[in-house]
Amino acid sequence: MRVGIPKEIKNNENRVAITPAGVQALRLAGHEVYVETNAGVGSGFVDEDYLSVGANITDSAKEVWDKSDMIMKVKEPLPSEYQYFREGLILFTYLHLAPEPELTKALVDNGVVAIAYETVQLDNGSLPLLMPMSEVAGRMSIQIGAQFLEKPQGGKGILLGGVPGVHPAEVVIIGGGIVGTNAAKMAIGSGANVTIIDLNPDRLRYLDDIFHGRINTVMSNSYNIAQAVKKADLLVGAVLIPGARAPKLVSEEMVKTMSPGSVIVDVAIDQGGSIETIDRVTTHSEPTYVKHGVVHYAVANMPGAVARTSTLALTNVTVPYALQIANKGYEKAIRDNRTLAKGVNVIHGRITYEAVAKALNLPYVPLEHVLN
Ligand SMILES: NC(=O)C1=CN([C@@H]2O[C@H](COP(=O)(O)OP(=O)(O)OC[C@H]3O[C@@H](n4cnc5c(N)ncnc54)[C@H](O)[C@@H]3O)[C@@H](O)[C@H]2O)C=CC1
Ligand SMILES: CC(=O)C(=O)O
Repeated sequence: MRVGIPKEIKNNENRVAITPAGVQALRLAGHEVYVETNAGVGSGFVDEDYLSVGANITDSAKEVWDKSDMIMKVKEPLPSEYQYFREGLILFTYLHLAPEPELTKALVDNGVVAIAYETVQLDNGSLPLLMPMSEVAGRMSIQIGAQFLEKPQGGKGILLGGVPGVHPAEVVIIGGGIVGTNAAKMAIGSGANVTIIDLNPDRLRYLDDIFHGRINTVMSNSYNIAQAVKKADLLVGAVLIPGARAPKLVSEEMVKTMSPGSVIVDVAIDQGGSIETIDRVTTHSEPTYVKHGVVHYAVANMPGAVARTSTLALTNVTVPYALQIANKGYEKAIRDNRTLAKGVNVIHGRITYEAVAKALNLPYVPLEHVLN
């Protein structure tokens, strides 16, 4: 198979979908790899690194897309890339389609086989291709929050851990999954008071165990969320219902109760965001805006800022699946592996991921019906 790696074009997206080690693995399995020139530079990989393991370096994005049977990316294609879509092209990347009607339409209309990293799901419910980036974003959410709590950055001027004789900050995390757990680790390490809110009592039990009582665990309901939000200096949005639009758990009224200079980091923005006052996606170039006196941060590609770490972590998990697709072809690969099959969001002009179809109010067709 011919596998293409375009350079990412989203704002400050410095990750790349493959490392030289990944190219080598594909080449050893007999595949051709086309890498757009400078695609790896933001992650510390130069063209020569890819050439030395047998990649073809290509000058134009168009050539990479046109020559390849499968495109591997990091972020969802942007409108300027929709022109490259064609019948039967395999697209393996983060897609987050629930808040993206235009992208979904372009994939459906052009017959692209769109396999989304974020919905590849093991039988135990975990999301192996989302997990490493959630680890990164969860850890980053606290360092970003700490930075924007500083007075010159628009914050209220408090240190997360306080100092002896002065209260630490209140950090409230809604969603105790991978992002939430990693945020909690960092927040506890900084000395903050940490509250995690989740819907799943078993998850709360687990978090209480692993953090040895150093966090407050709270059941998710609007009463408890309102109480916690009011006292939060730093609020982290970290909920997920796989494939679906994020539920809006924090209302505008709740945000108004936060004290001026508090900070919200809505990591769940890639699924549409979980805070009502987050009405736009922000970028690494302009990461925040202020509403009701509260600093709002809603960058949908947070790991792009720590691209070296993120590229290595992401490709550790994506390349084994890419190899299955390349070795067997997409149809056999998804028939043989139901974990990978869960990643198929659009195929042969149909939406085959129910939560995506529901979020966009479009018809859903089970994958089995499309393949038979
Ligand atoms: N902005 C960015 O750059 C990045 C965003 N993300 C996003 O962060 C979000 C969280 O991802 P993960 O932690 O990996 O998901 P996860 O599935 O590990 O955790 C989600 C948690 O939310 C909880 N939850 C669901 N509904 C809830 C509710 N109503 N109230 C409270 N908790 C609820 C679930 O029980 C689960 O524990 C996703 O949208 C993911 O795509 C991840 C990486 C980077
Ligand atoms: C998961 C995701 O949206 C990201 O890593 O950018």
